[in-house]
Amino acid sequence: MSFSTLVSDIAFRDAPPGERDSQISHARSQATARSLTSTRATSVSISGDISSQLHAGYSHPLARTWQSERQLTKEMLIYPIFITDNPDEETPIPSLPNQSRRGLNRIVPFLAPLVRKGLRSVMLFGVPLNPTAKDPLGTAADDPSGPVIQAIRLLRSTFPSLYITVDVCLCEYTSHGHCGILCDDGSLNNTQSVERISDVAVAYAMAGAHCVAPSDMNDGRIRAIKLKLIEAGISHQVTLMSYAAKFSGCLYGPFRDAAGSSPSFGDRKCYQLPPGGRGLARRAIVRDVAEGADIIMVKPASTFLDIISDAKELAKDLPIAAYQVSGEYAMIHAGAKAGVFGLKEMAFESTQGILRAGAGIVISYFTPDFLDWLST
Ligand SMILES: NCc1[nH]cc(CCC(=O)O)c1CC(=O)O
Ligand SMILES: [Zn+2]
Ligand SMILES: [Zn+2]
Repeated sequence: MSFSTLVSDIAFRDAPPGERDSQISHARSQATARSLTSTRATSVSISGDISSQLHAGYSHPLARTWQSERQLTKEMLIYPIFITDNPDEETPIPSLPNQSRRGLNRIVPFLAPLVRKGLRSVMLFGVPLNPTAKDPLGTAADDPSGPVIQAIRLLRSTFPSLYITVDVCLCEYTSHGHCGILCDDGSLNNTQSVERISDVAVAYAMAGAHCVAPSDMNDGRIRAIKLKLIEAGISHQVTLMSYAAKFSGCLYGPFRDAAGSSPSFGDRKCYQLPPGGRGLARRAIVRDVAEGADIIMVKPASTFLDIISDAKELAKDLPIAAYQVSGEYAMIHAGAKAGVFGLKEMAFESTQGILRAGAGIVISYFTPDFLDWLST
């Protein structure tokens, strides 16, 4: 007698109504111990390969959750937000659905309900709208009265449980829109840029940031920031998250709309990694660990899952973060709007890939949605 002929409806009598259909569709391989013993199994011996019977591990919804090494939790999420120098402003960003730029007076009312729902961390991006705020050196980046330093102080005092991560870069503040200080030929002056970026990082840390995350990609910035944090006596209280493997490409468009940070000439290919450059990314990860990074980040996320897995292998004792960038977020929204998939289903499926690859921290514009979805 073959194994499948043992299957009878008896095996599914206990299933809740909603689960019966999916269980019955798997009936051919689902003969359970209960049906074997409670019906006609006594005289039957099973032959065949026991190791090929996999469905037992996932026929029940709870058993399916046990198959993932990591499940998304609220603690894993960092929410990127844009803060302008216009205190009362609240402007939706057309290319980034449901996201807005906000002034200082708008962020506490916006974040309060999210904190109540379990928001644990934000990543701040400063967006100076006042044109006089931009110059070749990005002077406004660490202006003590500028939006980022003001926001750090405000959020620290308003939300004691909120972990404040701050993106550190000059592109939002430079007149040319590049991520550092330039040489006469338009290339990045690495020495001057690292000097400036590390000063800005320390200013954010001194203002109360729990974590500084340099995204500029100048060589040697991690070491320079770590040394200055030590010098300032705050290295034991400030996490240094390196955008170690940040790739150039076409997925940052909506962010540049939001932050007004498109380069005024050229592009960022000379300082962001080429998308095919797996070896370069591996070298950057190893280097940044050696320079003192506390967290390694990979960005974008879903098109670089192999790099996330490389980071997990190369920096195995550090937390690995993945930035699901603006273009990935906008793409999922566009797909859902076009009826290709459900927004929630795709948001979870995409994040599951990121976690499976090895990340334990996800920086995502879906954070407010996930706080709702993870509560129900
Ligand atoms: N240094 C700027 C910066 N910091 C984070 C992002 C991208 C974030 C996103 O697309 O969501 C960018 C854009 C860029 O490098 O051009
Ligand atoms: Zn930049
Ligand atoms: Zn940046």
